[in-house]
Amino acid sequence: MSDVTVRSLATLVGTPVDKLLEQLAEAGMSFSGPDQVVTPTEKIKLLGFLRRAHGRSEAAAADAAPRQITLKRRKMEELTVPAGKGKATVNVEVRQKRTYVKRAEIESPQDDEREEAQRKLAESQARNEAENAALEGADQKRRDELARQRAEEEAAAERARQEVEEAARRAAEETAVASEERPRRAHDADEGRAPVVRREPAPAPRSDKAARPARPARGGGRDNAGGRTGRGELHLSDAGSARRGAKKRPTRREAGRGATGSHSFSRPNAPVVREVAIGDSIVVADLANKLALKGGEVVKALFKMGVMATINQSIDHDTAALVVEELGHTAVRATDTDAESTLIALTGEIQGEVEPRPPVVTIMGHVDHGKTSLLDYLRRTKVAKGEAGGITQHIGAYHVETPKGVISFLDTPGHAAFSAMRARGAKLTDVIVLVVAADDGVKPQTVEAIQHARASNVPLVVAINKIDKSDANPDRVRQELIQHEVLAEEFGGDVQMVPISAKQGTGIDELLDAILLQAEVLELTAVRDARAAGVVIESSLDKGRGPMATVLVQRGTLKKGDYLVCGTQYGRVRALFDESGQQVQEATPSIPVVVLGLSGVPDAGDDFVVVEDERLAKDVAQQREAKRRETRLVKQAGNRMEDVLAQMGQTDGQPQQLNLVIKADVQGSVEALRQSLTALSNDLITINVITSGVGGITESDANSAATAKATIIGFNVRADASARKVIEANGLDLRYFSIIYDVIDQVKQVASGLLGKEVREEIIGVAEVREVFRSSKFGAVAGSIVVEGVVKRHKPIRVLRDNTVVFEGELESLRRFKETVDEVRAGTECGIAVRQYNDVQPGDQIECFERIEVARTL
Ligand SMILES: Nc1nc2c(ncn2[C@@H]2O[C@H](COP(=O)(O)OP(=O)(O)OP(=O)(O)O)[C@@H](O)[C@H]2O)c(=O)[nH]1
Repeated sequence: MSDVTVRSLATLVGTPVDKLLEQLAEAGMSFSGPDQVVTPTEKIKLLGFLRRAHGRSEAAAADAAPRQITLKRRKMEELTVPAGKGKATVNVEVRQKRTYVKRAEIESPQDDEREEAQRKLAESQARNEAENAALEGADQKRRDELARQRAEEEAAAERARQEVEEAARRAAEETAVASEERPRRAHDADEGRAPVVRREPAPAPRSDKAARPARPARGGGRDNAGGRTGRGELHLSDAGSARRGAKKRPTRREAGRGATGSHSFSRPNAPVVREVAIGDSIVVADLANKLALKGGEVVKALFKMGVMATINQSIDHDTAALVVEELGHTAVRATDTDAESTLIALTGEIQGEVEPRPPVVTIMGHVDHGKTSLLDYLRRTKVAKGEAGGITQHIGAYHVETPKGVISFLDTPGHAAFSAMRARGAKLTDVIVLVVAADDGVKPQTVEAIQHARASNVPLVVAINKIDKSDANPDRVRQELIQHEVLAEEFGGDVQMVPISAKQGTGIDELLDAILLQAEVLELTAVRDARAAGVVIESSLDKGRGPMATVLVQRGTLKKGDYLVCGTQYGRVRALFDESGQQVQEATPSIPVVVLGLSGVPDAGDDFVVVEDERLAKDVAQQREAKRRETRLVKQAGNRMEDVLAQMGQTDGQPQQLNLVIKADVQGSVEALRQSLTALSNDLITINVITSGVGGITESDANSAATAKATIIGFNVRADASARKVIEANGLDLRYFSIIYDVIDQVKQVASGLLGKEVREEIIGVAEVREVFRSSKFGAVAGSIVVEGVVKRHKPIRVLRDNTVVFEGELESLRRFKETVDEVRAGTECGIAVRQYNDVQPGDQIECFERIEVARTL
């Protein structure tokens, strides 16, 4: 494209050059002469000037500019083109082509200008929109505020009116919904406005949309509500209809929220009220678990109620129920353990054909009147001999077979065993054989036996023993018995009296006949073909066989392979042995049998019952064990010396009582302890010695302690087995000492409220000395069997003889089959050598203990 000069431009537009130069000058462009080149921009500028001069807009001129330039620049040219065989010359009008590259170059400054202008325009628009939105938001807020105030006024008026109209409850609900929605609507409106402000260049429609959620609060809301009135009315009560028009009804969405979502939105969650099942007692940690609380919180709550308990302590039902209520939950009494009730349901009703069963007999009588001799005679002569390798030990019961029938004897002569059985409600015995020595007559224990028989409604058969003796006088016995209302048949009574000699065997068959006759009168029967149930007579831990229990089957048939629950133990019958040590496959009613296969050693007097599956057996046993443990813990609580102190100050200024039972090895110690301990009484605590004496701790000592909730102090003496049972059953606090100063110090510290560390002795095992060997290295070595716990090497020990400490020292050597071992567990034999002590004797007990430091707690 050729350059356009002022002259050529003047020619093109038909304007004299001078005029054009003038016009260019007027348009702000000075040209030195007519031959100066005019750029397209300058031409556009000139055109704009000329247009303005003619009253036309610059924009229109700008729009037209490219067209004008293109269209007006044309020229006629001649072109030679092929035509047939020759060539032809044609005239063509050539429009001068605008080079768009060039045009872009021209336009680029103009584009920049336009973009700048557009940017400013957009900014201005955005500012306007933001301002509008802000204004709209402010307006909206104002409108919402007004709407809220109006709604409040309306609601207040509504409430007042509805109170008058006695539609209080429904009105209150609606008002609550309305008042809950208001803050939410305001919140919605705020949220709607906020994004507009933040998104500055947001387009206008969006700001409208954002503002929309607030609309229902204005007149539009009423329109909406009006549109939905038909649907809404279906759910309106009369009271609701009466209010129509007076108040904006919530939109469907709002109503939905009001009905369901309002709680989670405007109110805190309602506290969860848990229903907690509590049995007779519960451990604090378990209770916390049930309440979904931390143990510490429950301990704290208990503390506030004045109950001091640690997390592992058991609290009784009433205390637990109180703390549960205190914590805002509900306590219910736990129905008896599930597994136990399942067991009762399963075993409660034994159906089947009843058949006669042998009688179970207990032999009673005064000391030395011949009970053991009678049992021995029967065993020797009437019980089949055991095979080698069978169980040869005493099993507590046996049965004898006579031509006229079978009789089972409980081989536990003595009143204690009988009363223990009776105390457990176990009616084991069908007949009591009362042995009275013909040379000695009726004695106190004879009378006691009569009373037992009467109390438990068990018939008597009297065996008048020792008739072989020259001074025997059976008639005197009969006479004396009349005084106790035991009338012989010979005298018209109903009691059979058989003269016997246990030593010579005289009259034994007659005695057995008499027992069977008595049994016939009793018409003893039991179901035979059923799952077995019965009672444990005796139990022990055999080192080879594990726990062994002699049980008496009372109904059903106990078979090898049966699953059974036995007190707190369970298991599967691995083997059954009869009293002669022979394996048997089953045991029928009234037959005693030794059971192997239990998980542990049950207590004498425990019931056993056969169940179908092991799972149930295990569950029941475990639940019973847990219950027993809890009961023991509850009993223990409050019995310890420290607990007595903890209760101090809770008895309205009355001094607290600390009761003690003191037993010591010698009278001197008893007196010393009694005097020094009672002297420790002060204003806060009175120390009473309930019982004291020389010798081991007996059952009667333990019973006294249980009655008085006393702490038992054993000074160089120990509790015997029956005392330990009472102590354990009652959770009594039993403490052994060997230094008088320690006793006084401990009681003094407790009494004066001193806390701190306390060194306690814990007996970890007891071994019984069977034989004593001599060793060149160790001197006397006690061949012993560990009967309880575990005996450990290098631990302190005490040697006890008749439950009295005879030596205290250290266990020097502990061996099993010539091998030195570190410890020996219960039921295992071992050799024990005690450092610097060679006087050990068979029958002694070696008690192994540990000294542990425990923190005193209140
Ligand atoms: N002559 C004679 N002596 C007998 C007879 N029965 C028992 N004895 C003796 O009486 C003493 C006591 O007999 P036990 O069988 O131990 O009496 P117990 O009633 O079992 O005595 P405790 O177990 O202490 O209650 C023993 O010395 C027996 O030998 C008998 O029929 N005739």
